[in-house]
Amino acid sequence: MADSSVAAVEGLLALWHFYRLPVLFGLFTFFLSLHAYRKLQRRSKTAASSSIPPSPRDSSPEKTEKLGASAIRSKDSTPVDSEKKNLQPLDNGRRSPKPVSGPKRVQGKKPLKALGGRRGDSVESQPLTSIQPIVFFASLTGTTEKYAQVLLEDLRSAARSRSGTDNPEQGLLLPQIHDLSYADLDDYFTSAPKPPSTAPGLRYVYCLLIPSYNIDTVINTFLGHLDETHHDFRIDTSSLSNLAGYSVFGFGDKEGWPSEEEGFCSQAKELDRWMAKLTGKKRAYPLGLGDVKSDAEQALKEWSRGLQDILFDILEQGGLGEGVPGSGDPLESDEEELDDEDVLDGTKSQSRKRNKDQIVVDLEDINLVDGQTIGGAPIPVDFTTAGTSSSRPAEVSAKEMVPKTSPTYAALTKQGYTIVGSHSGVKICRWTKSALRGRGSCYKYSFYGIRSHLCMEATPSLSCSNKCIFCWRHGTNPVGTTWRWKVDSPELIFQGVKEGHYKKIKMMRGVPGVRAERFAEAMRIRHCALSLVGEPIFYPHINQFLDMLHSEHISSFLVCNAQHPDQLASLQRVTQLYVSIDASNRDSLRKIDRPLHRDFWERFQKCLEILREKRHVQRTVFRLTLVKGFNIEDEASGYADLVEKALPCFVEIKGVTYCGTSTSAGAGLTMKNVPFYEEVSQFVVALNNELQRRGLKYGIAAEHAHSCCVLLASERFHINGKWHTRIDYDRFFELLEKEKSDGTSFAPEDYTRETEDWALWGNGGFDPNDERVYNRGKNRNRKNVAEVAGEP
Ligand SMILES: Cc1cc2nc3c(=O)[nH]c(=O)nc-3n(C[C@H](O)[C@H](O)[C@H](O)COP(=O)(O)O)c2cc1C
Ligand code: SF4
Repeated sequence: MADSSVAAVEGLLALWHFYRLPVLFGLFTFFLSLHAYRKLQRRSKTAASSSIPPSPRDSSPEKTEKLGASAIRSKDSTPVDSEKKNLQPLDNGRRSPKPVSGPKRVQGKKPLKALGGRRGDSVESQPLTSIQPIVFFASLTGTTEKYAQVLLEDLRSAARSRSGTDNPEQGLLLPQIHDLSYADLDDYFTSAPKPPSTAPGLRYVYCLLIPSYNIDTVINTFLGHLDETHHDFRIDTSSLSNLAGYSVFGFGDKEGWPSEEEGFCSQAKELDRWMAKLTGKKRAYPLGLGDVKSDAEQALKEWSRGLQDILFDILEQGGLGEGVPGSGDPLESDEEELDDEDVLDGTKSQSRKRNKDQIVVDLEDINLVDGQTIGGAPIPVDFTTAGTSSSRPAEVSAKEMVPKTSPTYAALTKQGYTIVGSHSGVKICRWTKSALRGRGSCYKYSFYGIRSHLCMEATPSLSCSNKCIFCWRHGTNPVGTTWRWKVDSPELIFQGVKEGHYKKIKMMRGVPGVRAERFAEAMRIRHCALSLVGEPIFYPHINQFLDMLHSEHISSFLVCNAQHPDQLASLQRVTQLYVSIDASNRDSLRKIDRPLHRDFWERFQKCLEILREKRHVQRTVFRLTLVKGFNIEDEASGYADLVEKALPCFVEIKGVTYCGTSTSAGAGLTMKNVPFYEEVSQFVVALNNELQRRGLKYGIAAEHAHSCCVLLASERFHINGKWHTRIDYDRFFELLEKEKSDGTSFAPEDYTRETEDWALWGNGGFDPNDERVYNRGKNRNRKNVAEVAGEP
């Protein structure tokens, strides 16, 4: 037993001696690898958990080198000395966020996801107290650089003159400037610079000026960097969202690149899109474009002025404030469709759902909903009764027509209306948005020269005495035959609608495709369409309200429903006076308009007589809305009777707009009732033939196929063999002022202008200077649906 144990031990020893070297070597290698692995793990953990951003202040110079071999100029060739070093002294003693010693190269290193541009970062949680504009430019032959200096000067004077504060930590700070050929893109365009700890409320606004080149330049490197940053999975897709905002201005040459489709300012457009994505939709001011051979200086000046206003708005509101969705997401494209609800009220799905839920709310119902009995209300005053003083309702202390707590208020505001006072409203129309984006105005531009981005759509009375089946206001407006509500002063309404309109225009500034020059123009209202919802002449002080519009040279288009003859008779001069003609006979009118007045047909007839009397003083218009199955078939002759009776200056014929509300559905209206443009055209030809057969001097003057609308005009406006359906607005105000001062009356023929060729019947009516966008395959043989039409 003892011998066998000894033998076993000896055997083991022999084995050890034989294998010890490989075993020891194996163990040594294993522990060495384990040690190395642990060390590596510790290092990577430290890097991943770091919350220190690539602060421009901390960046070490060795991190960067010269910006690519493609950088066009050497550092020394830039005339902006301080920018060569990227070191910009500020008057308030602060320095540029990034002191670097020389040109840099973007090395492709990216901070880890945790490092840059997180939303909800502490930067955003600090209230904004000051704005630091940073002008970035790229320039190969010096033009853009020259303009960048002009902008810098502009911003400097704005900071000095308008900031209104002695505190260097508050207000608009003096701008910095950086040449993109030398700036460290990682510091400014991978994540946004963080404010210094001494001024946590400071935010940066990037003002980017670039030319466009269809050859490979430093601009491609820059755009490539933005592309990479956006697509780098380690970096937040909106890594520049800590900026207070950005705006881009592009320089190009229209001689070589005449249109945007042919590449005019193409790189500025691309930059604008990348910045929208990287900042999370913080376009502070629309993209501006300038042609270096013509309007660059003027366009930049206007853009700079608009941008400065927005900078002060941001300071006042502590941020960009109410803006609109529409930029930044991958769906963004110049082709996208943004309708009213999408842009101004929230998401499409919400608006779709709302449409389904619309209900008719009568004023009577509202009183009950509010728990107030009608019996307690003041005695209703029927101001439509002949001889009623317009001031009477104001003397009665009455309820509000649309109280803030009412369901009507909620429904209308949800649909995008701004309610002014207690009975007026304003809403930005679909065409205004389209025109802001250079995509064409409504038919009133083709027929009468109204550019939609200069037009305000408003009403001083949300209440109406009809419940038309096609009313695309979703049936939420109040109805009533009498005015029995509190009356707001015209001053209050005028100020309120203007403010509401401008506020909504401002909300459009971040929408992709909005043109800076059109945006600037839109901040001065030139036209008012009193046709939004309700009945404008229901408002007892309509004449004073019109005076206010005209005193500011805002033209007035007023649409009434032919139910208030006394008010129509006492209505003073408007630029163009409409009467809605929704049917040619009593029966159809009852079915379509569903009037509340029992004597609706008599009222209607009386209004036609009044219109006839006014036709040599005012531009009078019949507006026909065609509804298949209701008021087209065999009615041409009936409409001819009405034209013969009132002899309006113009007859506008339009296919009904389908809006799919419960109001219209309840009345049996479906898409089948919406006529095709061809059907509208056939009807117009039939009506025109009937008028000619009767010897009435009318002709088909113009069309706007895009909104299924055709214009018949009296031959009074066929001058020297040419149609003159447009309006000379300046002349109108001249004549109006003369009439006011010395009583000289004037006629509609005195303020006409020739119709543009492209608007004439047979030419389609689309301004060739605008960009035509077809929606979802719709073409000339189109129908009107609310999404693509939208004009009142
Ligand atoms: C080679 C070359 C290509 C150009 N390509 C475009 C272009 O695609 N689109 C455009 O609008 N302008 C184009 N331009 C015009 C320039 O954008 C314009 O001259 C601009 O003012 C140059 O600005 P800069 O002097 O700051 O470099 C081009 C000019 C050159 C010389
Ligand atoms: S649709 Fe009406 S409100 Fe809109 S721009 Fe045209 S005229 Fe003005």
